[in-house]
Amino acid sequence: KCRLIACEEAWSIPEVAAELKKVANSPTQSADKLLVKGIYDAEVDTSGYGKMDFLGGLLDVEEQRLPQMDQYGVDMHLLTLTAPGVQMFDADTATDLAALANDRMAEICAKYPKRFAGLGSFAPHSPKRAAKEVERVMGELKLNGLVVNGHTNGDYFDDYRFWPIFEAAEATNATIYIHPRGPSDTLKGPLMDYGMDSAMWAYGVEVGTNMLRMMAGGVFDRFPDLKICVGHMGEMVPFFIWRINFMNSRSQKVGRAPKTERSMEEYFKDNFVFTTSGVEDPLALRYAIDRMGVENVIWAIDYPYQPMKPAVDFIENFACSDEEMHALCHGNAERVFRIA
Ligand SMILES: COc1cc(C(=O)O)cc(C(=O)O)c1
Ligand SMILES: [Mn+2]
Repeated sequence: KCRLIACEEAWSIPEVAAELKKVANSPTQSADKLLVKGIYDAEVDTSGYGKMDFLGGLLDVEEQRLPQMDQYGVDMHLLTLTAPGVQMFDADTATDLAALANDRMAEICAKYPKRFAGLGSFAPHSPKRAAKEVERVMGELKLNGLVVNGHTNGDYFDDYRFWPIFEAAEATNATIYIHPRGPSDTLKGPLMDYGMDSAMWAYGVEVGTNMLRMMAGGVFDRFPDLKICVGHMGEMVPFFIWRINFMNSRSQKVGRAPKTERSMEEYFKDNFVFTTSGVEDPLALRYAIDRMGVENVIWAIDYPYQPMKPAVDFIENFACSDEEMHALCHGNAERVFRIA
């Protein structure tokens, strides 16, 4: 029996849920509003917003989550403050609520050190205070890394204003998990129909765009030791990496893209790891392992958005060697997120 550490497990606290409920009823045009209204303002008629009953599962640790982990043999959840985190709030409220959520998360991990680890949050729109929170998360709180959800007010991580956060993450050897959220106002265009604004499509486009902007924008030349984790089998990038590499190299040659010290493929292999969250497809997993190396692939459930049992069955039935199984199920997570 392999130790099972699930590494994109969503969670929240009542104070963040209450603030998101206010956002749900605010005039914001953010693409996240559909999801936020459906989850955090669910008791009112949300026709047209698609009521989705995830709130109970997000707030819960001991009533449903832990018993299900026991039932299905999941040793640990690596907890993350669920998207869009604190990023829809003003910078002061976001800074305060990130710190509160991090304190609560640290309490859970201290109470159940064999069952929960966690990624701390921060307010990217207050980069200097965010950098301080990174140091507190990795120092005093002894959490296992950081999580952030896609763009912040439409800005992506090739923007130098986020550098203090990357400096603090590099200095504390902390991996930053870039989790999806709805597409930014400039990206959302034709993505808002047919449910495409969600995890169906726009989430992958949103994170994939952020990743490519970081790689092609030279972020990993400036921060060579910065480690990023993404979910959902690498947000389509592993499948497309040959073409991304070829076309960016050509653009650099003809001056359409800035010169970088290394290639897109090298940055993706050296500076990224990714989880299987929400992609329970054995063929996609085999491709990802063979293409990117098993040391870069980490199992995850994406609870409560994905049910726990199917994700456990998926990985336990996956055809692979013992070494690969141990790497996928716990070895890589122990290394990347410093889990004992
Ligand atoms: C933050 O809300 C989420 C919703 C869903 C969904 O299944 O609708 C998926 C994810 C996710 O893929 O992480 C996140
Ligand atoms: Mn998720």
